[in-house]
Amino acid sequence: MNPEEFGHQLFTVHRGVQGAWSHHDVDMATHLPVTPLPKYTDWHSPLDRKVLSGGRFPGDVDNNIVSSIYPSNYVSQNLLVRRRVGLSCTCKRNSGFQQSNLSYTGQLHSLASCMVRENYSPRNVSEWRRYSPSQNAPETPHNFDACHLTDMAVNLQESGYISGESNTFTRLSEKKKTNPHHAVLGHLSDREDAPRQDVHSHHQLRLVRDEYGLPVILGKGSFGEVRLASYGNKKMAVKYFTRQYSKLEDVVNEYEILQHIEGTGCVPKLPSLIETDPDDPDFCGLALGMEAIDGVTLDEYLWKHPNISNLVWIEIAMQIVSAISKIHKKGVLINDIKTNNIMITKQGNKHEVKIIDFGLATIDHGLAFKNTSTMSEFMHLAPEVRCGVESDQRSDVFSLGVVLDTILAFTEIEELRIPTEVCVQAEPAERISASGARRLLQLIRDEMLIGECAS
Ligand SMILES: Nc1ncnc2c1ncn2[C@@H]1O[C@H](COP(=O)(O)OP(=O)(O)OP(=O)(O)O)[C@@H](O)[C@H]1O
Repeated sequence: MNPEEFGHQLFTVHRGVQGAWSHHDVDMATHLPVTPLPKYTDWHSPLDRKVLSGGRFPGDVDNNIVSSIYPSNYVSQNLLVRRRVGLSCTCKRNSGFQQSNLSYTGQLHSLASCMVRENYSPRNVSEWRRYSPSQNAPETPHNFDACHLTDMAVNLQESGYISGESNTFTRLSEKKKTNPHHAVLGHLSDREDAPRQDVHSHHQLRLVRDEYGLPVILGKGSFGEVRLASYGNKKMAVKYFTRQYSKLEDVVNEYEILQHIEGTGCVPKLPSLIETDPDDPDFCGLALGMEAIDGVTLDEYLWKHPNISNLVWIEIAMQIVSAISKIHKKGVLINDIKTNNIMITKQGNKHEVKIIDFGLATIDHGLAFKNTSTMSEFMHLAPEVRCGVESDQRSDVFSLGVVLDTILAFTEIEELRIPTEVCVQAEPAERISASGARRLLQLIRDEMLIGECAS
């Protein structure tokens, strides 16, 4: 069919020779024919679909490309049935309708057009992106992107190719040019210091599952659960935050702190933010990805290995203290040091300590708990913090002392008593600093080494 038969109301050719132009030279038509797509419905027969809107992109090589928006049922892994809006780009070929490898521009044009006609907001577009066939069909060259689509819609509107009163669209790329994920992250896009890198979609992740098909859980805490996942060929831990107790800002805060202290080498590497399903009833819309530590918490390690040599325990204690000292030097307060938030990994005979969980951590200021009535049970926190006083490095040192005290209780290594006592002084001013405690433990370690050599 000669594309010009569609007439000027359908598209405009900017450049190129008549009959030999590509879709890059064409702007979208004002009104595209709505196509009933009967076969399409058959093709997806298990789902109850009704085409809301369909459109063609006449400039592509194949004139029978059709985009459509339809309501759909989405059946998730756990068999929950949810209602979604879906998008399809199909192509009528000899054998009937089939999913097409449309050009990216083609998809954007037809989608943007449909979008404006249906008056959908960018939020809806991100829904399409998530559940569009392009997510499920690896052969489709590009995934949709809310930012691009919205801008495309604005372009089409501004240049008069799409009529309609739609004022739903704001040009998202003007806010944040660098990272399209800001379109989805909403509140982050308004922040000048918003993270520009490391924001991934959960579609890029593969959760590692056990033999029953359930996600492998690395651990659970009061704020959520940590699952094992793979990202490309990398294994990673993903911390999902309970919607009830966490805000997106909390997740971003933990991410930013982890990123700030990543270089100390004593925390999980490669922190990243992962957009999760915004409609998930359990977890909030962002998760925190990071290196999966191949080890166990100090708590577990103490139960399992109380009998490893004293020297190894002193080495472990020294590493813990040294990690806290390094983190303090970066201006960060952890505010939640406890045996469950310290992990031990073992490679051969060598132990390595990693501090995890920066959910309560702060940079360059302390943290004051407002509701102190229930704080008495948090025995790992300094007494003044439990009374509502703002935390500082000395309160972290108190918690560090509680950790050393726990190791002492399990292992009965008398050499740990003095470092413990100088940390858990009731009066903050009388507590040693983390770097002071590190030097003390170093001396103890050196003395033990000399003793071992002599014997
Ligand atoms: N990077 C990691 N690699 C492996 N396991 C991890 C990692 N991060 C956390 N875990 C596991 O998940 C558990 C819970 O994680 P985390 O302490 O961060 O959660 P939380 O909800 O903040 O806990 P809390 O109740 O202590 O505040 C940890 O105790 C640990 O067993």
